[in-house]
This record gives sequence, structure tokens and C-alpha cells, in this order.
Amino acid sequence: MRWFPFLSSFVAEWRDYPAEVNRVLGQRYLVQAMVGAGSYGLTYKCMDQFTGKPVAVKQARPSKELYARQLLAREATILKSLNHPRIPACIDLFTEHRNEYLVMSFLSGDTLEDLIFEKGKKYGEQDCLRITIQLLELVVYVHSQGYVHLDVRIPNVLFKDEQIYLIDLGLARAIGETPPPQAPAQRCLFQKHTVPSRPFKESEEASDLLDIGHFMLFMLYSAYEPDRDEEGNEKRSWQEELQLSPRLKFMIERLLQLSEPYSSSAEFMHDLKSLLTNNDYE
Ligand SMILES: Nc1ncnc2c1ncn2[C@@H]1O[C@H](COP(=O)(O)OP(=O)(O)OP(=O)(O)O)[C@@H](O)[C@H]1O
Repeated sequence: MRWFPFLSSFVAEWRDYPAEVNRVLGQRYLVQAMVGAGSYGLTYKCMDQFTGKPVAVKQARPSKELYARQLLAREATILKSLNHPRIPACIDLFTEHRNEYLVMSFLSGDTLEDLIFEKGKKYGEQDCLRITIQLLELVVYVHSQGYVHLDVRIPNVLFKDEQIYLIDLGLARAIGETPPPQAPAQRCLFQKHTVPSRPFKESEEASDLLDIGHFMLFMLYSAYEPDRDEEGNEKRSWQEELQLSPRLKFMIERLLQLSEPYSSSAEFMHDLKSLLTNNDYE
């Protein structure tokens, strides 16, 4: 057995041990449940004892040290400059016992990831278009404030009462901003080898549009049922597997930059709306 990796992951788990239910963070936020454990953060649903309202409190993962704290501080700065009812508002950023916490308004709802993979929800073309229009409105808002989200994925989109909410601006950047230095690479035994971290996306609107293309495919695949005679056959492309209308297929190809990319989010919004109002869906 290799002891160094084993010991370091043991130490990381011990350092990242989550706050227990009923603990009070920052002398104000009563932990009610842990709702997320990402690569750089641990997120809790808490009750703000001053206002009686629920809040989401994200803690920088202690084992990820300065890098996680910097990401959290960035997220706070960006959230403070946004003001949208379907994006969390930044309430507070504080340090306690050398741990950094970001407090945000709590947006209730299920993530699209949970709806698809845990609750078995299926989305057809029309649902996909409706949801994407709402999501795009939020992404366009973020762009209009000078930022790109850069992590538009199904676990970062909440859905409640037919409304879409966009969370996790931990990777967001100003449009045109040079990507930051890479996240520290994972060290292996005696530092002989390192595992490179993923390259950063460009800070441009097209990066979010590309993510929206993947987001739409996740939704559309939720309703995909392979034919019995297809099973075991060679892997087919999404264009072959999903029975999409030609216009939607072409739109997704443009988002994924397989055909001429969209010149702007506005052009994509125009296409989305005209496809949805098209009589094909009546
Ligand atoms: N403002 C919020 N309101 C309600 N729930 C939230 C909020 N922010 C985060 N969550 C919940 O916490 C989970 C993790 O949040 P988030 O994605 O921001 O953390 P993360 O550490 O950046 O995760 P990852 O590394 O997976 O991106 C979300 O999937 C969601 O369930």
C-alpha cells in the first residue's frame, strides 16, 4: 500500500469534516442540513437567527487552503455586484476559526441533476426550450453585468414552481479576464508526478453558450429510450440518437460550435423564442 496518498486523503477528510446540525456558525447561522459537498466548498442550509430566514452558507474546504478561500472571496465579490431574484444574493462573508464562510440567500428547489437522475424526470423538446429560455435570461443578465458564469451545468440550476434559478458563481470571471493561474495540481507520492488540473475556459460569452448546449443535451437525453435492436450496436452520435426537430438540432450544433457559432446570446435567444412559438409544438 502507498502510505503517502492514503494518509493525505485521510488528513483531508478529517480537515473537511462538515459542521454538525445545530452548530451555530458566525454566532448567527444555525446549521440545519448539509446540502452540498463540492471540490472546493461545503454548503449548508442554515437558519439566520437574526432574521429567522433560511440562508445557504458555503464554507471553503479547509484542505484546499488558500485556493478555496480565494475562490469563495471571488464568488462573494461577484454576487455582491449582481442583483437578480433568481440568483443568490450575497449576505455576508466571514472568517471563524480560520475557516471562511459565504452566506447567500437560500433558493429552494431541486437541481436539474437531481430531477433527472434521482427523480426520473423526463424533458421533451418543448420543456427543454422553455427551461433554456429562462436559463438564458439569467445568463444574459450575468453577461450584461460584465461577467461570464463558466459553470452552467445541471447541478448548478435549481427548478421550483416552473421557475429556474442559477447558483454557484465560484468559477465566474469578468468578460475578457485572463484565466487565473491553474489550481494547484494534485501531488502524488514524493512529488515525482503531478496530476494536471483541468484547463480553464476562456472568459467569453461563447463559453457559457457552449455549456448551455451541453445542458440542453442532458435534458433531452432524459427522455431518450434506446430501441431494443440498437442495444449493443456501435455508439451513435447524439444527432443520430435523439429524434430532434431539424431546427433544434442545428441550434445545438451551433452552441457546441460544430456549425457556425452564435455571434451573441441575443441571436440564440431569438432562435429559441421563434422555435418555441412555432406551431410545430401545438
Ligand atoms: N443559494 C443557494 N440556495 C440553495 N441551495 C444552494 C445554494 N447554493 C448552493 N446550494 C446547494 O448546495 C449545492 C452545492 O453548491 P455549489 O455548487 O455552489 O457548491 P460547490 O462547492 O461550488 O460545488 P461544485 O464543486 O460541485 O460546483 C448545490 O448543488 C445546491 O444544492
